[in-house]
Amino acid sequence: MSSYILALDQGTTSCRALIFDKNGKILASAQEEFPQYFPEVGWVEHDPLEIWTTQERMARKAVQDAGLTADQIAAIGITNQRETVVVWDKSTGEPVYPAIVWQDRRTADFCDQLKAEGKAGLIQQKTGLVIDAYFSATKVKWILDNVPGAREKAMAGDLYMGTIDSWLIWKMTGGQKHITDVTNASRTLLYNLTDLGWDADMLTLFDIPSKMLPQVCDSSEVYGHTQADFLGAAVPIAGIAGDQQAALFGQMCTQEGWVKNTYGTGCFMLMNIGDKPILSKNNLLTTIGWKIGDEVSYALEGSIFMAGAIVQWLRDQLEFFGDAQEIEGLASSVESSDGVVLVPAFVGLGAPHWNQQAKGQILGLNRGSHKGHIARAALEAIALQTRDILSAMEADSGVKIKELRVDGGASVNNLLMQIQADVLGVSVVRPKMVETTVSGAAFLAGLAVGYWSNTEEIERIWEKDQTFEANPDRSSMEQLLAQWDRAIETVLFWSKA
Ligand SMILES: Nc1ncnc2c1ncn2[C@@H]1O[C@H](COP(=O)(O)OP(=O)(O)O)[C@@H](O)[C@H]1O
Ligand SMILES: O=P(O)(O)OC[C@H](O)CO
Repeated sequence: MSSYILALDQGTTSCRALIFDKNGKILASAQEEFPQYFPEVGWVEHDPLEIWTTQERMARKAVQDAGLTADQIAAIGITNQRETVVVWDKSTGEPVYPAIVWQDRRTADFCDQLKAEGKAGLIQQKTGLVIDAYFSATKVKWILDNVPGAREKAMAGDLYMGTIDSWLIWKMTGGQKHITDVTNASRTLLYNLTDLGWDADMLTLFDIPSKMLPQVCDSSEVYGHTQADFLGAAVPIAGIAGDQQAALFGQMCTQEGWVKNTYGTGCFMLMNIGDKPILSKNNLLTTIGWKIGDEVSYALEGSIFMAGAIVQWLRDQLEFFGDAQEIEGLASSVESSDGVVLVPAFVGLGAPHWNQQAKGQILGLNRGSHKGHIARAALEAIALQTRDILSAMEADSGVKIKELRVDGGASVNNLLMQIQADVLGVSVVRPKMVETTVSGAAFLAGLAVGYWSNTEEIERIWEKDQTFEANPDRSSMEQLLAQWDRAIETVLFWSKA
């Protein structure tokens, strides 16, 4: 009887489940969006129980659609939106507050206070991260400080905290396992990047009781089994990675200096930097790519908060088109953006600027500017933000890259990929399988149970779809790059008001 891998991808906007065979081919896939809650300006919340029931339904649907039974699933891999955090009562299983999502800015003032107190150096040295509301620690602190009785319960050891992987595994195992993996732990601001353990100084700084923390595991090992009622029989859970690290693995960027960029809601570029962390001098993050056995691979990361989300904004708020894919035709209707620059700082600016107060701007409009120019400027903004990250990454690592591997929902846009190659002056390579996040989770799980024997076997599965070569004439790019740099300066200046 053939066996398969089930991979779960709990993303920011949807829950997905995919079944993979040994050749990395997808047998079935199920996906459903779940509600987003915006209770106040800058706040973003999810209902952890809605996430759980949606994810459970998708897992069952994928197995059913593939015509499989639970005993044909060799292992389950999990990948998840990162930083988003849940605090729950370990006796009742009830979350004490909604999940606070990575995009949520409610703790921005507290972060500014930490910066003013000069804590940035210590935090970077310990965790590889910058001080920003993006990461989990300040969100957990906020829950403990604001939910009546929560801090007392946490001190008494009655509450658990966890990123979404922890929450799902706790549910899937019927409350037996409270775990996470190194990649998710490395996004909390609480995990020591070199000691590979929860950091006592960070726990004190953020006032978080250690009793709440999950046990940190490798990215590929058998952690435990699902309860039988999840799929009909107990199935090993054997892979966990935050979604961007899973994509780095799914893209098989297993060699030092290899880089991938995922174009989803945001854009996340990661470079494999080998077995030692490099602390960025250019405001990038250092994070754990994965840990398999005793081997740890570190990564430099640049996080862009608005990428595909700009396309959604043009679709939903400005009603430029009805479907995201129509942006390609609209942006191709003009030769250039004709001086129009869109800086999508709708939720502040992420790497390398990390400005929490920045607001979006459209600059350089003239009497002839129309939707086509703005649509093209939107695609250019995705590519130009990526260029700022790559420049910082090359400076930090000393590696000059020749090739960028791409994936994610917006990477299907050929015009965007061509603009990206032109802006960076490097080849942009899109694999046949752009579902690299979820395949990364499948690979990690499959390796743990011997479904695939080693990464070389998986590398043979990775297949190129298309390469976008950069226009060798850089002159037309120079103007665009200079305009962008001036636009960023303007946005940063405006944020001081
Ligand atoms: N053809 C396209 N061109 C540009 N952007 C697109 C296109 N298709 C989808 N998108 C954008 O890609 C994003 C969805 O990609 P996905 O990888 O599913 O994101 P996430 O995992 O962050 O939810 C959306 O923000 C959408 O606007
Ligand atoms: O769910 P995505 O694909 O938007 O990814 C979110 C990131 O993990 C945030 O760090």
